[in-house]
Amino acid sequence: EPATPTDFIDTFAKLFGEHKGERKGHAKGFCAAGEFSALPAAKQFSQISWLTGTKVPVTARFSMAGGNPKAPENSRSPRGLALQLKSPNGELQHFAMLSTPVFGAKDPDVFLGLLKSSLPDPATGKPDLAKIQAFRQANPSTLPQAEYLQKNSPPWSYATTSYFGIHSFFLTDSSGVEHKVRWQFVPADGIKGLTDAEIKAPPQDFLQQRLAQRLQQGAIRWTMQLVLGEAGDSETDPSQSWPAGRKTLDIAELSIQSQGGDACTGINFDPNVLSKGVRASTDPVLAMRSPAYAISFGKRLTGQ
Ligand code: HEM
Repeated sequence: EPATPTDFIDTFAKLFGEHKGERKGHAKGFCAAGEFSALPAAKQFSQISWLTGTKVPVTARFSMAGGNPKAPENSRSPRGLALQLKSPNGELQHFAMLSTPVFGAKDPDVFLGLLKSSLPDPATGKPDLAKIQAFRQANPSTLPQAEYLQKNSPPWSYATTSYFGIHSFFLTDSSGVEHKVRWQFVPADGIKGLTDAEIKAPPQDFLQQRLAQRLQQGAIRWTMQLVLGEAGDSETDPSQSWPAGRKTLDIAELSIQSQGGDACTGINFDPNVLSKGVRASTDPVLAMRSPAYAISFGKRLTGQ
């Protein structure tokens, strides 16, 4: 039986507990706002409304991966950044990205299998580490993200990490030619992780407070980079990174100016909301996200 969107929602509930009215993924997080502006290299993509040069308002949300609304912020899990850009012509563009360059499975079936292998063992009430290990060994596409999370300590702040789009997309340039790309947002504040002592410290909440403090010194900026794919770079497998050294364009700048409030609560950050000139690849994980987010959105808006 292939994995369905409902399977994910049901499995998240078993893994993280039922949290009525909350997002079933990335439950813990907060809204932010800012703007998005194109850099000179964006000229070659002048058909894309948010790359034409006018500043575009952004509604954002920073989050912890997983369905736990109280997720400890020293955990070795991905962080999320979701953005909604609203172009002057009314078009929307969504980004819903992670702080890891790759995803934890090559397709929805393997991702569901990984989640299921992590469910508590009925006998002990605890996850069976040997079972998870066996699943990972049998499904090597689950390894690269786990290795990345092991080698890179969790972000010290939401401002000190990159965020990666992970999936492949196609962008149409000004002459109508499509380019296979992946995108990433690189922080102007530099990369800074928690120290080992901070990782071992008791679970804490510090990410929203650190962001608020940092915003007192002014806007926080990221450079949006387009990584240009070459023949043979996977279009469909989000667990695989592209080879290092691919040509990269600094295409735009994201500036986050404020945080808090609830402007992001009514947004479903479905990553397949794309403006004209942007096309999704056939990555099956990307395709699965729309129906899963829609179920979560409907549930959380109705107190389920
Ligand atoms: C089959 C794979 C996946 C499933 C089933 C899934 C499921 C979900 C669900 C149910 C939500 C909550 C949506 C809502 O209530 O608004 C969510 C949020 C999110 N997901 Fe995924 N996800 C998947 C893959 C990914 C991938 C590959 C990425 C990054 C490239 C990602 C990044 C995010 C982010 C950043 C959010 C938070 C959005 C917000 O702040 O509202 N997810 N996910």
